[in-house]
Amino acid sequence: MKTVDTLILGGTILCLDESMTLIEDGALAIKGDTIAALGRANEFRQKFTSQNILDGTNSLIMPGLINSHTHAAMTCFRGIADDMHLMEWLTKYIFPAEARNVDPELAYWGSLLACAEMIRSGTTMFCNMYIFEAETAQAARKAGMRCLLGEVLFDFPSPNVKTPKEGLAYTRKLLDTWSGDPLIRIAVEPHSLYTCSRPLLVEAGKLAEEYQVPLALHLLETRSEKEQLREKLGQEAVPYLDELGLLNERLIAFHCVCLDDEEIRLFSEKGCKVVYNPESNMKLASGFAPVSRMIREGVCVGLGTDGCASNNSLDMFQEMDTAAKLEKVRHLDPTLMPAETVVAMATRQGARVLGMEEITGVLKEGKKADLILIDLNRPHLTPMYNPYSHLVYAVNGSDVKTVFISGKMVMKDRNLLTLDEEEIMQRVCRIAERIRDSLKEPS
Ligand SMILES: CSC[C@H]1O[C@@H](n2cnc3c(O)ncnc32)[C@H](O)[C@@H]1O
Ligand SMILES: [Zn+2]
Repeated sequence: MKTVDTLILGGTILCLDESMTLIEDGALAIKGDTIAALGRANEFRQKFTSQNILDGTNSLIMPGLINSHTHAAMTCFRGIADDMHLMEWLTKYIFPAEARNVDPELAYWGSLLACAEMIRSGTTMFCNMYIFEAETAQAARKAGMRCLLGEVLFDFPSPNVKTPKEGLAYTRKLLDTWSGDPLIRIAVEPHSLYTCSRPLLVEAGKLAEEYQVPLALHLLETRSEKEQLREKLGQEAVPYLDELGLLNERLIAFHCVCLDDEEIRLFSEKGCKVVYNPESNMKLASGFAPVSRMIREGVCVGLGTDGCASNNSLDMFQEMDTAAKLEKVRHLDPTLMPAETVVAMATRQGARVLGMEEITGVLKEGKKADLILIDLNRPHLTPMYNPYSHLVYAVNGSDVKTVFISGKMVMKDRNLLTLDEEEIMQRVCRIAERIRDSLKEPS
């Protein structure tokens, strides 16, 4: 008998590997932070023993979900400004509210609140862009979440840094501080082509190259952004990125609603990654990203919620449901974005987008033990014919029972083990009081 740290016995295991392996009455053994073995429960009962045996019967066991684009601390701004166009939303409401209120305290507690919401709904890794990212890194570490994050870079001052040079120096410090961390990785994150000048983008590209890390930015989120950029740059956005040397396998582009066929071809050829954010694109009426075309052309596409002020939820199950349905209705073709493809976007493909495919995104021997158990003993999940159908069209975040990240249990039977939710909610409510007061001040 081999002793392992955790042994899960029973349940349906979805590996989400390339062959979409499915194990009925499955078993999974965890040693340290790693998946030691996967197999059948009746065999594992004879082979393995553990102090920590979990009953997986009547559960779906799958890789933790990967939210490939969010702004975690924006939980503090949920519902502050809804029902308007992107540029009006950003420039009249969000940027001013951020300028008055974002500080290390908001970044830390808002990020912790996001971590609580994400773990509760089965997310084990997220890709973040915001202000005071050293605080988000500490929050993710406290929660025990896996994360790729970067300080947002703008031409103009943010509440954290006064100049692009300071932003780049802050990013370099993050890169040095978190180098080799088992959970937290750092990316270089210029906000967008409409808020970052050519020299800032070039320097950002050099930094990403020097540290061999991803470079992430918002790209072509709306048609008006595309037109505005054409005017400002005197050329289309994607050839401009190419000219700057940024079109490569390290590029992660959020949204990409307005990529045309030639740009999709270039993205595919150069190995650039895309994150699809259907709920945010719907709420801000940004448009329909050409998601099935991108996938067909071989672009690696992950899925993200975007921040809490443009969605307004971090539940990736809700996002998967929307991702599947929006493309169908847009093209009047129900065969587009089948459930298996959407679940892969939220797991294996998300890991590829974030450069984490060696580590996470699938259940396989040797990968880190980032996994979730979903409780099937629920009226809306009974009976189950097809687990992928359930995951996309029937499961919601609150059906997630237990969560492991890097071998550590962070939620058991819906109890968070790393976070004090009551304290986090109280702290964020106190921050919201000052945000409310700031809205009354004249601009
Ligand atoms: C300072 S970090 C990120 C920056 O981006 C703003 N933001 C949030 N959602 C979006 C979006 O959909 N498109 C562009 N910018 C967005 C956020 O408020 C922060 O200022
Ligand atoms: Zn965003």
